[in-house]
Amino acid sequence: MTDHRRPLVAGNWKMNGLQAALAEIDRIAAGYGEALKARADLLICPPATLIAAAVVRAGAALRIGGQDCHPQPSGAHTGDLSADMLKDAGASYVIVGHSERRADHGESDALVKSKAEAGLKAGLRVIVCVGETQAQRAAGQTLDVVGAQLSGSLPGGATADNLVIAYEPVWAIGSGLTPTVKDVAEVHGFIRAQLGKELAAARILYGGSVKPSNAADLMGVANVDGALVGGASLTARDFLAIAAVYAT
Ligand SMILES: O=C(CO)COP(=O)(O)O
Repeated sequence: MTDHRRPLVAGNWKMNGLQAALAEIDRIAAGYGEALKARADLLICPPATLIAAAVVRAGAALRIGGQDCHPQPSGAHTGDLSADMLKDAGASYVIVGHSERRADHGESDALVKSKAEAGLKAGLRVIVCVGETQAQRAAGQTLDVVGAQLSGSLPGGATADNLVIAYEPVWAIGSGLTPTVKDVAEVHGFIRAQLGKELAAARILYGGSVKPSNAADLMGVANVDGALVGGASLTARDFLAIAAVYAT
């Protein structure tokens, strides 16, 4: 039986990375040693312009993914990319519903759900992001917000194998701030319960200012099955230092 909760350490490069950044893919692939391969999956989601080249450079073990996809497989949507195109370029995952897309592009839960369904249909694993803002946390609405995002954006057709949830508190992204381990445990436990029996073994990642210095504490929390890393995934050194939490 597949171990669906094999940890996943994923890097989201966001809008960072020119051709020269492919050297970091080489370094991550080279540093993804046997001990780590035995215990965890590694994924990098570079900008779309680098996906095809990154797939070639990544080799067999390191996975490459997209950061977004359009709900439709093709058509008159200038500037957009479909899940089929990501798959065609060699991607095996796609992130949907990142808070930066929800904020920058006004993405609703319904749109995120349709993107996630497109990803699954294309044969990609999908990482659905959820998380509260600082104001929502201060108002005691964290579980309500995360619960509503989950019920609104979970795709039909998901299994514990092809669905990954990323809990990313908006206020923790790029800020150097992180929730307490107690708060992470509360939200991850809540998400696990919300997923229900069929999806109970899906991986739930924590994201938001994950660094080599805090990775062991955050990854050690119950129901945390890995990380979605932004800034610290841009260098192989930091990304591998985070992933190394699982190598021992
Ligand atoms: O948004 C994130 C990953 O998707 C987290 O970003 P940082 O790790 O830079 O806080």
